[in-house]
Amino acid sequence: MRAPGRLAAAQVTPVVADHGEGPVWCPDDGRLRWVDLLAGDVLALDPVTGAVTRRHVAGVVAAIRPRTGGGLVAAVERGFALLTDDTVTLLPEVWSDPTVRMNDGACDPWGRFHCGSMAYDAAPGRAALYRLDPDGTVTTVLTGVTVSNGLAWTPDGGTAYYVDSALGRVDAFDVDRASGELTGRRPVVAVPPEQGVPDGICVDVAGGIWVALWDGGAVHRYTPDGELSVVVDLPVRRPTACAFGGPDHADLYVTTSRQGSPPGDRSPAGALFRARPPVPGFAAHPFAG
Ligand SMILES: O=C1O[C@@H](CO)[C@H](O)[C@H]1O
Repeated sequence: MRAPGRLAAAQVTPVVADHGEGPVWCPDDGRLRWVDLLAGDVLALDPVTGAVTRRHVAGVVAAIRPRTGGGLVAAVERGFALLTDDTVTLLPEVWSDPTVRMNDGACDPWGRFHCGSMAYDAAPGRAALYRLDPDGTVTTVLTGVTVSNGLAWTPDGGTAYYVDSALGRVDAFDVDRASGELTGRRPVVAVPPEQGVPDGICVDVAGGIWVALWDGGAVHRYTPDGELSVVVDLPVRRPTACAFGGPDHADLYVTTSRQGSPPGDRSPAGALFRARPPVPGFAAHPFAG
């Protein structure tokens, strides 16, 4: 096995989030957006000026994606919301148990927003993966999940990668292009515990799988065969998610968390970072509703 290539990620914002998550490039206005999850805020970076803006959306906002008609779809604490530039429309709650919240999510190539949950104490098996269809229908896709996390589709849409962080791996599903159904779950990447916990993920144009490693201080790129090919080093312990951005989708943005940082911590945990990988990505699929 060849030694992996190594990249360093550069800090591109001050420490602006307690728990940064869910980065996504928004081509409509050329901003990289992400969330400060437990603050319920959506952050936006203008990469040209470096300016960061903040918008409060709800008590918790866990994931966002652009909508094809403009605005954003969001996963809030126990369900979904539709955002325009100045309105927030909460959809009916998917569950009522206050000990469980939404976590990471992404849209499939057909515009369906998938987002999973986790118990606030990460208790095993109490979470699920949901799908919000453009018509507002919510479907439970997986149950018995612990920390529903990264989700991404291959460039041809035929395979979906999924992370339940508690399993310490990245799984693959076959995708039925007509219905979007996910079947044939199998592990494709195993992350040794000493390297961290798999968190958010994204895929590049060559089908490489980029995995943010919570407590690992790095993002790893794996080939579709599960071989480690690139390591992106971060100066903080808890990266949470990664996404390609920029007009050419050639920058890899990495969100980070201050959760677990000691009082008075002066590290840049909670800032947004960026690296320039050898392989570019592609636009995140928007929500068709
Ligand atoms: O994405 C996430 O991962 C966990 C830590 O494993 C964190 O609380 C959640 O937002």
